[in-house]
Amino acid sequence: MNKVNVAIIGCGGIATGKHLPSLSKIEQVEIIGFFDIFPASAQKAAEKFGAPGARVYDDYRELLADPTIDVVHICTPNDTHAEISIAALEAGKHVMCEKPMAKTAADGRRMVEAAKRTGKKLTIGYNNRFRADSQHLKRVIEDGDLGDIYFAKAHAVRRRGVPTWGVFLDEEKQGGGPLIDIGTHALDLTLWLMNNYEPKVVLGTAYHKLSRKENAANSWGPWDPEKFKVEDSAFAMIVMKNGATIMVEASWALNTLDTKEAKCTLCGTEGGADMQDGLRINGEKHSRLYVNQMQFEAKGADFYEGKKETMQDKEIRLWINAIINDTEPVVTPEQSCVVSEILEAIYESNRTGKAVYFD
Ligand SMILES: OC[C@H]1O[C@](O)(CO)[C@@H](O)[C@@H]1O
Repeated sequence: MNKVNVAIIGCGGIATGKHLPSLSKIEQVEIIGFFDIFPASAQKAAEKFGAPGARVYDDYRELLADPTIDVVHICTPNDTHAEISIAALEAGKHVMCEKPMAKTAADGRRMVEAAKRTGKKLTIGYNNRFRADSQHLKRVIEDGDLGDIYFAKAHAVRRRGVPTWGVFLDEEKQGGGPLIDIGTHALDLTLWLMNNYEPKVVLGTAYHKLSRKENAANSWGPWDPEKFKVEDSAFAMIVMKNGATIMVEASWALNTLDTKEAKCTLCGTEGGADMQDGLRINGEKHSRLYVNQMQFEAKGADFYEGKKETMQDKEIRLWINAIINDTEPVVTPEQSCVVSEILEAIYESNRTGKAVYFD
């Protein structure tokens, strides 16, 4: 396959801000199909990004029935990810679905099963793995420089960054707040860097504290406390089967200055790493403690920065390559499903007040 026909289901911000611009840069890709529950959004996206003759569909099932479409990108609210992804796989399409994989772990498992059964590729939009610092750190870890990683933190902390547009505050559609929205990125990054997908026990808490505030200061405008149905912050401790501990911190609103998003801290037997002020790798060599601090943005530097590929462009390019070359995508459905299993366990632990044990 050297020409790939792509269609988009859900033409909101993540489609027009990430998927469509990145797909447009790939020579082998033609964007030929568009669907949104708001037809005007699909029409607008088709006019801007569509190949000549691109179609706007009235129904996503009609789009899936089009045999000329090879790949479908799904950018809809969380509660529709499983239904649309499974239908697309069953229609013979390769699927990239936005994060999180699904609203529930059971839906995630059904998506994994559908990908296996149909033999089609399924990936999830965990774009932070494709950031320059993440990619570098992954190689450092694969070289063994951190040794055995036994303590980690997954950071997704905003001080006042509540997404007040779209359906982010809707529990029914999204399945949760900052934990499932941005905690999911930080946790995916942490598990991938640790290459550890076997949780043993999860203890979690979630809060509805600042969400109650009227006229709150917020980067995206004040929220309506009546409509803020999801948690404003959530925290967890995960113990993995090999004994490693992971702490998760996720907030859209929290009274802290220590904000970090889609980042992690890793501590291993040979060295450690954190994504603070660039990437900092620390360790001990020749009986001395060292810190190696790297910047991946040469901002303001007085030299040519080189041709820069954004993490989103890299993510989408490698995904299309995996289809063309018939190789496994970087983000696998099995890995993404473990993220969803853990997120669900954190919410469940918060509800019951008990730790959740995995088999
Ligand atoms: O919080 C709203 C949204 O903002 C992002 O971080 C993108 O910048 C997404 O991952 C998230 O869904």
